[in-house]
Amino acid sequence: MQKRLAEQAARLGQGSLWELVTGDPARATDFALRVGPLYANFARQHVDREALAVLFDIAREADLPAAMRRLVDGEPVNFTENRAALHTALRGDLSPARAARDAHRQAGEALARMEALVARLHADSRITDVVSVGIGGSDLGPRLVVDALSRPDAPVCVHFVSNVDASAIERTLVGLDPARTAGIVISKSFGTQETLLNGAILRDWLGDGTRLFAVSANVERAGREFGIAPERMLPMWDWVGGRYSLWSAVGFPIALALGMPAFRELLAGAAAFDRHAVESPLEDNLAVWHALTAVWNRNALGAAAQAVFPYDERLRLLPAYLQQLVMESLGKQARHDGEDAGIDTVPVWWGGVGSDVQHSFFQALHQGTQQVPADFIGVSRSDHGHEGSHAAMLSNLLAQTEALANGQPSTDPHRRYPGGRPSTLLLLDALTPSALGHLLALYEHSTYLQAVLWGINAFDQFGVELGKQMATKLLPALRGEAEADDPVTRELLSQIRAPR
Ligand SMILES: O=P(O)(O)OC[C@H]1O[C@H](O)[C@H](O)[C@@H](O)[C@@H]1O
Repeated sequence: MQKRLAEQAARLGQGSLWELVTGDPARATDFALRVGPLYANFARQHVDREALAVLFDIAREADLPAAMRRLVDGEPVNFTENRAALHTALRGDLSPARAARDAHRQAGEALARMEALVARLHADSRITDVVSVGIGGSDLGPRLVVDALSRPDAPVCVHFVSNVDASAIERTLVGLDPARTAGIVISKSFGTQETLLNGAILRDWLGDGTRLFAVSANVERAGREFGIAPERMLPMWDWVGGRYSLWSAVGFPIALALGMPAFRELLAGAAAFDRHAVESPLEDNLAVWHALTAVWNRNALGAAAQAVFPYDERLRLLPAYLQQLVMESLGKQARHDGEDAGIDTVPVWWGGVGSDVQHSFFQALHQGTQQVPADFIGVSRSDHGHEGSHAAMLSNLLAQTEALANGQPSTDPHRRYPGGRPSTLLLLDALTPSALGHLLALYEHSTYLQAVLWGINAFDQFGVELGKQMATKLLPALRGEAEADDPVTRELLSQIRAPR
């Protein structure tokens, strides 16, 4: 794959995107797809039709349609842990396979139980606030969706705490009244240090355990560690990866903040995209286009970074969410046969919200020496009623993608914009739960398909374990009860412990 992509990149050269677009004006419409409320335009990616044909050949040879089926059928696509990754079964039943149907049934039962708990909490007029404790996949998804979609008239105000730094929970609890607050501890494993520490602080602060809930695949431990009764516990399963889990009871805070109908709409939006991703032919498949252009940028153009810029304040947490989804999924170098992937895998994903980012780091994107492909995300219709501001937002979005792509010549090298900087534009008709469901499902499937193309596992995360184990081993040294083995760590500990 690498060789074929490199050949195409060499043929295309460094030419400007302006030349590609003006040389083939139909690409503005031909390189675009719509799935319900989500429109995507790839015309400003640095590919032409010949390079695209090669990419689609690669997709065909990798049999991406079969890979999508394996995913939704509940085959053990998480091959290092011999598990399925059935997040699609949490939001739809597009597979007749036994594992998928079972998963969908369990998900439906959990959803019904969650709905009853949501109704109970909403009916309790004493409860004004909810504190959700979790980290990584048990935090970023719900936090993003609540931040993106909650309204000022939300039935309860949901707060999120993740960091083990207790300043986070201190700051959250300071303005709250324990008698009017419910708590949720979300942890698939119920073994995550940060969540257990914050959960214990929350439990003690709440005092009355009747307002503490848990979401976990480890019911036994949640009961033992926190004394949470089974009726206040919602399930997770080992067939859902943490970073793919916001569609499960991990979305309890979402349902509390937005209401159950909005949560169901979010699921339905994602399910509609799932159907598109599974059933559409390769050339009409938005997830495939997104994955192929990502692989192109990484392996043909050698881009070591990928940016994401939502031009909508409500999506400001999307970059952080995508960093976990994409980098934890694709930050691998071993293929399924144990051999080295032999190709560069995930670039560094980063980003920020427009238009703020234009006034901080966009200088480097326009004139820096490194090319950073970017996903720009816009929302066509605003909901705030300030049309002048919305027009300014959209004009900035369009201007940036154009400036990055086309550049501007100048005799003064300091004032020259080289252009040729690729981007994809994703447009949502409006920021509805359904549209957001579509968008997040696109990124999930694109991530999985990139993993298939690279031959790596999108669903494990062994890379995060070593640091966790070492942190646990260092706790006695921090308490002064032991010494660290590593001389540098020893010196650092002596600096930390020295009274000043
Ligand atoms: O839900 P938990 O078991 O508490 O896990 C929370 C998070 O921590 C882990 O270290 C992983 O890196 C994440 O994938 C996971 O989402």
